[in-house]
Amino acid sequence: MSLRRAVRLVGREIAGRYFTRHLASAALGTSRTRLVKDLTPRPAPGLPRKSTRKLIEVAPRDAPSRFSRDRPPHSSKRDKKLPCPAPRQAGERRLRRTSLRRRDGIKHEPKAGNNNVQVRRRAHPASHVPTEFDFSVTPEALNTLPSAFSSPPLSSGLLQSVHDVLGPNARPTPIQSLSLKHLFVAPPLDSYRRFLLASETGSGKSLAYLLPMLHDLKETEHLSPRRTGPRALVLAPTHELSRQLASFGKALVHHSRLRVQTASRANVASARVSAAKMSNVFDGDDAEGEFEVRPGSGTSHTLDVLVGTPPTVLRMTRGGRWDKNFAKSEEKRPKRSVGHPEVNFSEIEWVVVDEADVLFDPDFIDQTLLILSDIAAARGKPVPALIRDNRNKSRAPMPLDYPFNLVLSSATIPAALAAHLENHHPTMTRLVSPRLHRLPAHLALEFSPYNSGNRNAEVLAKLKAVWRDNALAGRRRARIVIFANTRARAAEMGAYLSGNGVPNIVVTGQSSDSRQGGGGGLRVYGSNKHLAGFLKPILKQSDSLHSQLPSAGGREDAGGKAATGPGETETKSKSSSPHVLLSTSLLARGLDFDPSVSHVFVLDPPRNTADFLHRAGRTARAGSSGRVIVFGKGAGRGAEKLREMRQRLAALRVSARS
Ligand SMILES: Nc1ncnc2c1ncn2[C@@H]1O[C@H](COP(=O)(O)OP(=O)(O)OP(=O)(O)O)[C@@H](O)[C@H]1O
Repeated sequence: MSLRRAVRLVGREIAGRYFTRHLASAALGTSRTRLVKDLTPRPAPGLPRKSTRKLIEVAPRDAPSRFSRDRPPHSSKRDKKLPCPAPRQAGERRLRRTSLRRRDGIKHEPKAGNNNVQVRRRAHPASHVPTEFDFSVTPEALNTLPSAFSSPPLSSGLLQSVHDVLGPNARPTPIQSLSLKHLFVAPPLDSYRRFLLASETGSGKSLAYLLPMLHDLKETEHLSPRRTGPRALVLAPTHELSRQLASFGKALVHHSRLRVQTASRANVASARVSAAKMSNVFDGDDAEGEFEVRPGSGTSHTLDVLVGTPPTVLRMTRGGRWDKNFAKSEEKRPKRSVGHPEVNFSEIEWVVVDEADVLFDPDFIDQTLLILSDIAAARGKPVPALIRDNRNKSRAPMPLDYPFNLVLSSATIPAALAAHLENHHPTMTRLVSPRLHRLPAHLALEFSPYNSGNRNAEVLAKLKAVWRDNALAGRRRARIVIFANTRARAAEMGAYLSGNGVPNIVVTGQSSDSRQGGGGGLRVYGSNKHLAGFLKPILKQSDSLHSQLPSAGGREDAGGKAATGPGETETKSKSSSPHVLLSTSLLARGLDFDPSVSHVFVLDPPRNTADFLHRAGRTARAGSSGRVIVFGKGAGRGAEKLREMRQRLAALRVSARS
């Protein structure tokens, strides 16, 4: 072989590998998501260097990472000395903060024709707390982290609901302790809460943001007796998650008489709802019922909390086909005449962005920023939506001072989200759990290389092995969630399992594809019934009372709820429903799966670590145990993917960071 030919061959090989590893993955959108290692904010423009240190609090690492019912989370090693600076003088900080706010010169002007927008001077019971920036973790500060759900700070109604839902002995998880400490503190006049809640999957972030929000809404309810729209908005990336969050919220307001509702359809011709159904929905009989906006119905004013995906919320606020005319720049705002705005956002006081890393990623960020900007405008204090900056990737630092409380929640903080916060929310406080970017403590990780050409058969064999082990151990049959990288792969695997006598449900973004698994799992709108058996049911008060009765063979789960124990008979319909659910990343986000989902199969090495953390996190939730099995090519070309993934995932298993 001539030297020239040899060089050409080597060159081709290198180029080929480069293409396979980098270009192909970039083309398919599989490039790695870089997760940040440190959430400490950099000094922000306009704020002195030292002040940013106060914008982060990490729960002490001796806080138990598992859910504890009997032991207070921070009972041990309280006097451990941590190398943290002493807090600064409280009065000094508060003064500076207040003067900064005044210097910006922006006033809250009520919008013309809207008498309900007003700047309130609230007398909050906790307003004597010295400062909102006192977040340094000193030994003294450890003692200040609440170790129980108590009233105060919770209202008695909310406390009762927490006990109904989690059991009487539930103790706050680290992220909830941080929330109890910080989010219940009223901010100074004319300023708002800005928080990032960052903690691993299944660690109770939903409760960490719902409790302070619901508490505040209840406390200030009397200030707006005649409302024209919801007072809080929770954004989530999928309808399934929105519905589950709304159901959870409803359970929490059982004693507080607030109205929480989800919206998955709005301003569409078929979204008609009868008065009877609407009253059912509002009265909570139909926990999954959707709030469907009928043009001209004018019903949104009865809501307190609206939960929805960004596209739905935009349809509600901007009208049906708002996006048809959507211009890509701020100057050319869409004409509102394309539909009828159905929801008035002028009274929104709280916005929660759940799964913030998704809602601030390139697919969603324009919509998310548009909603935040619309709310700010409706409240009489316009804030730019930054659409153009975002498209051009010229993200000049520019603080976005929204006139409402803003809470972001996520189990993974990619560098892009961290950069967005640095640039646009320099004063946002990061509350971080010690196990952020780690796998749940009780999650076992297994790698299963494909050894033959028949991958489906190998997955089926593994599945049967899991159930065989269950039977030998006298346990009930595990529910298994299988994640594929593509819709086609999920459908193909589902069809194979059906053909081999394993009923299953395939749920992908394309609802028309969803029946392909043969299990009848259609992604239905308006209900999470297609996921029945897989999602954790929310216990109502009557259920939880029942659960406290002694039951033979039953056991209590970590939250104090009764869970079906070994040998206990499930209801006929439940046991006969499929035990296998196949999906893509669609269902990997935020959904609270039942503890019976003890296994997650990942059919191909995940595209990035963040994706893996979310998929794996559908099991081993709330301190329960689970196992994730990652499949991948065992030998030959492409086998290095699994090896690489193995090394990367090993890092996620190390114990909580020091
Ligand atoms: N203090 C607690 N004690 C016991 N169980 C709890 C507690 N807080 C929350 N849970 C339960 O833990 C489960 C997981 O909570 P949640 O869905 O809020 O987690 P998450 O952190 O939002 O997870 P993800 O990142 O996957 O969205 C829920 O079933 C919830 O009821």
